[in-house]
Amino acid sequence: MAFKRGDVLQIVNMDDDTWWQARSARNDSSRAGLIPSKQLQERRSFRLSRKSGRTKNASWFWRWSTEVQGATCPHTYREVIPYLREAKDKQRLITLVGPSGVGVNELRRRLVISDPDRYGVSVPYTTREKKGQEREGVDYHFVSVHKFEEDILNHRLIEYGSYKGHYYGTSLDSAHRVMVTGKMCLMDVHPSKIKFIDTSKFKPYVVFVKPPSIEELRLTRRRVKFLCDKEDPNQVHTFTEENFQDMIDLAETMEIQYGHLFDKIIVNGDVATAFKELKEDLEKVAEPGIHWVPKEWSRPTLKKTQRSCGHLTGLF
Ligand SMILES: Nc1ncnc2c1ncn2[C@@H]1O[C@H](COP(=O)(O)OP(=O)(O)OP(=O)(O)O)[C@@H](O)[C@H]1O
Repeated sequence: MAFKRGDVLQIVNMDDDTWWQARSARNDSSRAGLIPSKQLQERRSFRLSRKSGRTKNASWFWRWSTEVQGATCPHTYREVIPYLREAKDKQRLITLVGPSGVGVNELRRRLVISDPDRYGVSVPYTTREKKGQEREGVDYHFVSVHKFEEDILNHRLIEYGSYKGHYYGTSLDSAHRVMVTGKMCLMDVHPSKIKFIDTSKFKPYVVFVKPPSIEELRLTRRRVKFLCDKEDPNQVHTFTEENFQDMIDLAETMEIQYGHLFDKIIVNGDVATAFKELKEDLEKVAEPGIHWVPKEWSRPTLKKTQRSCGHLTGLF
């Protein structure tokens, strides 16, 4: 059966090691078809021949989580469960990832400007001095070296580093602070850090911002200037051919390594089109209703869903 990234499949039979029987979880009346088993996908992609230890004949929901056509991508599934998001529930943590320069900040900025009541950003921490117009809690949380190092030791920082003798970092607290206001927190991290927020508390919705083809990069970024040093507004450059190629190569590597964690891919060619697509997608994520989330996230959530979605009970 044909399917694509993000589709939720109900696995109805896993007897065969290479082909499973599945049907669309969104359409109760759909007929079952064959899909490559996880093992087959892994063999195809990694030339491995691991056998699954999973009980056969069980009924599972899986989500196809990398691009079907991407010849270099390892094709994997992630086991998912339905989570019923109610209107009173906190919004999910919107995690934007992508290679440097692809436009993550630009899209994030546009979202906040377009609807400041809905979108907020996690404010980074730094140990450097406050400059001119900067405001505590808006541009940065300005903290002492002692406090920053304490946060490192207490695993409160998802990502941190030092630059020109000062620490900079993103903390779980600052994401949480935005989330309790009822806003969608937009956070920008390296995909290797998703594992630190991949929990039922944050319920990350991961958007991968992908560069378009090199031809489209040349067209759309021809006159674009970008800051190479975010701490120095004088360090402005234009994109080079090498920057474009690096962006494409890095995006490819990210997709291979972390593609199974991405909920949505936005190709940032024309910025207005990418922004519109992202905004429409996030509006759906914000709405109450069923979201398919990784099984590992929470058992209690599953119970809540089972109570409200009778037609889904009994499948687990
Ligand atoms: N689709 C687009 N078309 C033209 N210019 C764009 C597009 N997307 C972003 N830009 C511009 O490209 C530059 C780099 O974008 P941005 O700062 O958002 O990158 P980034 O992904 O956040 O990179 P970094 O992680 O290094 O900060 C900015 O000047 C931005 O306005």
